[in-house]
Amino acid sequence: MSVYTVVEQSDLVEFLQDYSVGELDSFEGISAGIENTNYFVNTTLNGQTQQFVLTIFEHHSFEELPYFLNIMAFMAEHHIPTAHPIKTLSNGYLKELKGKPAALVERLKGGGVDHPNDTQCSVMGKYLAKFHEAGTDFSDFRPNDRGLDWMKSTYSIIKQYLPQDEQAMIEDELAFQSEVDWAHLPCGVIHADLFCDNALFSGNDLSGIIDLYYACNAPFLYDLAVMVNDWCRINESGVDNIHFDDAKVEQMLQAYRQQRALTVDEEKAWPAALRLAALRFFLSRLKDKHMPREGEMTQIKDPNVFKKVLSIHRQA
Ligand SMILES: Nc1ncnc2c1ncn2[C@@H]1O[C@H](COP(=O)(O)OP(=O)(O)OP(=O)(O)O)[C@@H](O)[C@H]1O
Ligand SMILES: N[C@@H](CCO)C(=O)O
Repeated sequence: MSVYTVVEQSDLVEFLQDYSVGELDSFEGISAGIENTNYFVNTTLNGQTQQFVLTIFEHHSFEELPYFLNIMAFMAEHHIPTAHPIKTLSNGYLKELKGKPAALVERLKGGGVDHPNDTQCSVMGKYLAKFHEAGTDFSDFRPNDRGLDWMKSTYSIIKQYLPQDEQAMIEDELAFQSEVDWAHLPCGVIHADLFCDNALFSGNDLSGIIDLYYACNAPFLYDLAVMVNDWCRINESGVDNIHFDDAKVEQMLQAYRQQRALTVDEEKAWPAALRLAALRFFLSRLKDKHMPREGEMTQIKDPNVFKKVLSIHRQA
């Protein structure tokens, strides 16, 4: 259960006074997610039920959050399905709750997808390209704090916990990635964590992209690779049997290209992008496993999944 900060009814009633959302009806902790505390919040406004998600940010500072909340609002206003944050009556989208930054956002319909079908992969390809295109008009800039420098420093911290084969693979991959010229590829606002659990679907309709808290400026191609590595991966029969569903990869890439054509340089860099995206999540999962944050990380995600994904892409 990822409710790290417990909220009482009286806290919430006071918190909601700074919004035009009516009276609190009910609220309930959300068990999914590992980073933040999330609650479903229902209110009544003019006799109508209103549904929201309250997020209490467990790691981000007050200073860095406006960037993410502004992107969510910007994307929603540019017809990319995302949860629009709700404005406070006093100032912007951010507020303090229990001493931490907190935001109320629109509750989207639909649910997460555990096993995406080909059509859903295609829908995601199209909307990621739309997301990238829309972001070219977003003026704020945030560097990628999970880029190659972060990967190198994270590796140096966790190396002591890793078996020889993992050390050798990661060191070789870091050396390879250091030679790739990422800077010349088209860049802009990327989501950077668009896994299956960060999109909500009603059937084959995308109701929303959530969890934009790694969004940053980085190569578009890397974002597409992050998505392919999760949405098009088949791992029902255990880590050893992980493989990629070619039809899903094709659907996703084709839909992306139809909306935003890849440049010749991007096409060439695609195998390296798949490797970089696998390395990033291999390293973050290894760090969470070997150096868990105290009292947190109730659902450690398996690093071996991305060890396998990285080794598949390295052999390709
Ligand atoms: N705007 C929203 N509308 C509907 N449901 C939402 C919304 N935001 C979050 N949820 C629900 O809450 C769950 C947890 O949210 P989220 O994935 O953002 O968790 P987190 O802890 O903030 O991040 P992480 O995925 O990095 O662990 C989601 O799986 C989804 O079910
Ligand atoms: N999507 C990440 C966790 C949240 O950033 C993973 O599956 O490792």
